[in-house]
Amino acid sequence: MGGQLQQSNAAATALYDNAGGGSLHNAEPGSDAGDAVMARWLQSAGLQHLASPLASSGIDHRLLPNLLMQGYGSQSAEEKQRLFKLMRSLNFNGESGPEPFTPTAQTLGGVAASDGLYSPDFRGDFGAGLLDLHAMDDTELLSEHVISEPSELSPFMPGGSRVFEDDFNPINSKQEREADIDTSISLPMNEKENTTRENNVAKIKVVVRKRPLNKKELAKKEDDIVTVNDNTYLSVHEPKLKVDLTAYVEKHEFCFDAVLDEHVYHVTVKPIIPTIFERTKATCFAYGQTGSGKTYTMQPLPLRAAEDLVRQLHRPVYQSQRFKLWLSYFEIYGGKLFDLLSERKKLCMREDGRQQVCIVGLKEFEVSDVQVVKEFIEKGNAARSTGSTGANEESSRSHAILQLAVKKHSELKESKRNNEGNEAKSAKVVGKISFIDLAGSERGADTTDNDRQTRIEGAEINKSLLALKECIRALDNDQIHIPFRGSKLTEVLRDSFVGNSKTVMISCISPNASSCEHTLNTLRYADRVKSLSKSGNSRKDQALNSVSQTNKDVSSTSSLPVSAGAEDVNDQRQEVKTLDMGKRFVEKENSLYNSAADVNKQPSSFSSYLFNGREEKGFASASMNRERFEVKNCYGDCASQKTNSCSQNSVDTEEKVEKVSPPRRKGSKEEKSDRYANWTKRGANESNLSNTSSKQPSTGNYKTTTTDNKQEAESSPDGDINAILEEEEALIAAHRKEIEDTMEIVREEMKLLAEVEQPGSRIDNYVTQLSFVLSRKAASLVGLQARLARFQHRLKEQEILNRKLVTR
Ligand SMILES: Nc1ncnc2c1ncn2[C@@H]1O[C@H](COP(=O)(O)OP(=O)(O)OP(=O)(O)O)[C@@H](O)[C@H]1O
Repeated sequence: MGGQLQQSNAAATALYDNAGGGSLHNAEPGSDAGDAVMARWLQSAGLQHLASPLASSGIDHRLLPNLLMQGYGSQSAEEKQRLFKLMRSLNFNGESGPEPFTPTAQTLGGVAASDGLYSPDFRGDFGAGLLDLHAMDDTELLSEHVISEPSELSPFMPGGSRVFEDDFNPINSKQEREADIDTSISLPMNEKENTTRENNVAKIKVVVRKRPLNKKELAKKEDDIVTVNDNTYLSVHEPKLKVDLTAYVEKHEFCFDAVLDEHVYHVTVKPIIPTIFERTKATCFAYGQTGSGKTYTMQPLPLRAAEDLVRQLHRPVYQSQRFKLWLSYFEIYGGKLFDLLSERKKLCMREDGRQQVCIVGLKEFEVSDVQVVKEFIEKGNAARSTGSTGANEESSRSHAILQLAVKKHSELKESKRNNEGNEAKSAKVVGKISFIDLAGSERGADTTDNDRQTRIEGAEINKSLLALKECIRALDNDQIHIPFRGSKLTEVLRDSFVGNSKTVMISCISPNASSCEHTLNTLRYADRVKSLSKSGNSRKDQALNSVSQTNKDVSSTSSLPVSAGAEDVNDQRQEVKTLDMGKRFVEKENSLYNSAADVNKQPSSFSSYLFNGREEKGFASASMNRERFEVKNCYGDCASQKTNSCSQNSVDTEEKVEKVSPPRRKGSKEEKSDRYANWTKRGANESNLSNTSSKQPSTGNYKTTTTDNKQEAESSPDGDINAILEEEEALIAAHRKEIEDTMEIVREEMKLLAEVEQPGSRIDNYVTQLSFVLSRKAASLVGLQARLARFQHRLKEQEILNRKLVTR
């Protein structure tokens, strides 16, 4: 079909160039020639009356899509449908299969059918005016309700019309692509450049790789329906049938960070390597249907990365710090973990007290030689769960995760070198990169004709892919609840998604016509991830950069890129930022509430609560102050770097508070202060006590972990009132946030309902997504309730305190 498409394109271009004796090509926008052709098109669709709005407004045919918009042009559903069809046929007619669709012979005559057909601007506008890719959502991943659309060019895609100029000029595009890629290859890896690169490496990068037609597909004379337009754009030409069985081709266009053929490593992973030494936890995963080339694409990457990492490790600056490279390789199969380098030993996943995921029993190997890395990878690959599918004889049935971690070893631990496992555990992780070869994305959808085992695999794969997207979405939205627990895969990847993280998604696609639906699903999933990555990252990156800048400043005093305790620093920030409000959050909140009255006796529960970073955004700055204080207390004996980093964490969180809680009206604090003062007085009066001016320290002060000064501040009524005021603000901010979250959740629920009511929708997708949505809803509510209860308790406590004060 590629050749056929090119031919028809050339023919159409010729027609376009010569059409109408002067043609649209030469006609000025809005010229008589253009209007006449436009009118003929509209007439052909029985929409001649719509020609006048265009003509009278003096706009040209390129604004045809505007007729579809509400309140302008076509009004009835039938008219809209006709207009839509007309646009579609104009847009794709020249690319149709054996029986090109001709709108209506009676009116178009011999020439009009192709008039302006390939005007770059014209087609670009069609795409841009009609679709919002951001409206697409989770269900597209596995089951798609194909809606006839003229184009999927994102309205946010820059220079959409440019695509068509190179569209069928693969040689030029290819040369351009090679040139682009070569530039990146030649970049040297020196220190200065590393820093620049680190700043330039996007937090989420989405690239596509199209594999060539394979022997089977060539033997079946399958068409290659995917054209790569330059190194970022690609088009999928979907063969379709109209209801009257006329064949036509629908063209879908996408734009990604890169569309690759070769040089995958140089574009995706290589730029991340220097950042691994700067505390980055990176994830690179391949996504796509079975047989689309995920394993083929992923397999060389770890080895190349290891090569570069080992090279870096030989640099004196890292050698002097005893940095070493460690490798592990495991798979997730049917929701269970297996060590691929240890006779497929079953592994357990546990979370430690700081919500760090540990894979108990996973073997890690120190590697300093690339040849050894190669052997480990081969050994692991041989142990993977594979099976045969229609599309791939050696199909991966599991998610395989290969991790390369750079760790810093302390000299003290040298004595334990003989014990491999201990050494790996005792060393601090500086940064790591995880390579994930995901199981085929469509397996979950093909449940009907598979056996029970394959169906179970499919359900698990589905769950993990949805969970993966949910996590990316939640992270991107700065959501309080990141649903890491949605699947084993996301649980395992938890630390790769928080803090200084980088994610590369390689979407692998098959080029053959019979894979079209899966290819579109893959590209839509990728597009969704890409669009997610655009919204909030610059903001978050700024925050992260400021933290990393602080860390850099501190570490620069010792002139080392990463100083001892890098992991700790990272972890602390992660914990403040990772705000999982799942089951244990509720438990913790409840236990906090239950024990709040007795915190004198259990100061640690409060401080660990604060330190664990379980607080959501919106927590009062009073709490922040306490948090900062507690953090400093906990790490009172830490190096100054740690303390600095800790306070930076608090600043980080504080910024978030301001974001969810808009600035309060000036003076409101004073007003409220009066309110509370009155309220405490009233409390005192109610107890029939006259002396309300006493400011003696209270014995009932609940903060025993604080300093004397703080105790004084907290125990004085003014200090208490200020603290309560701040908590009140935080409560209101949290309430506001909860409403925002609920609104977003309700929107998602409505969308889910609309989707499940479509004919042919997949109930299993609906169930999985609804379950996610409901747990988010519940977590959000419970969080607010706990905060409210805490605040009520605080008020009560304050009242008692004041009564005690006045009795003295
Ligand atoms: N870019 C490519 N160039 C040449 N051959 C390729 C390319 N990509 C994949 N192949 C070939 O296609 C076949 C399927 O590839 P691969 O096993 O990587 O698919 P997969 O997506 O991992 O499938 P599954 O999900 O079933 O494991 C293999 O024989 C592989 O060699």
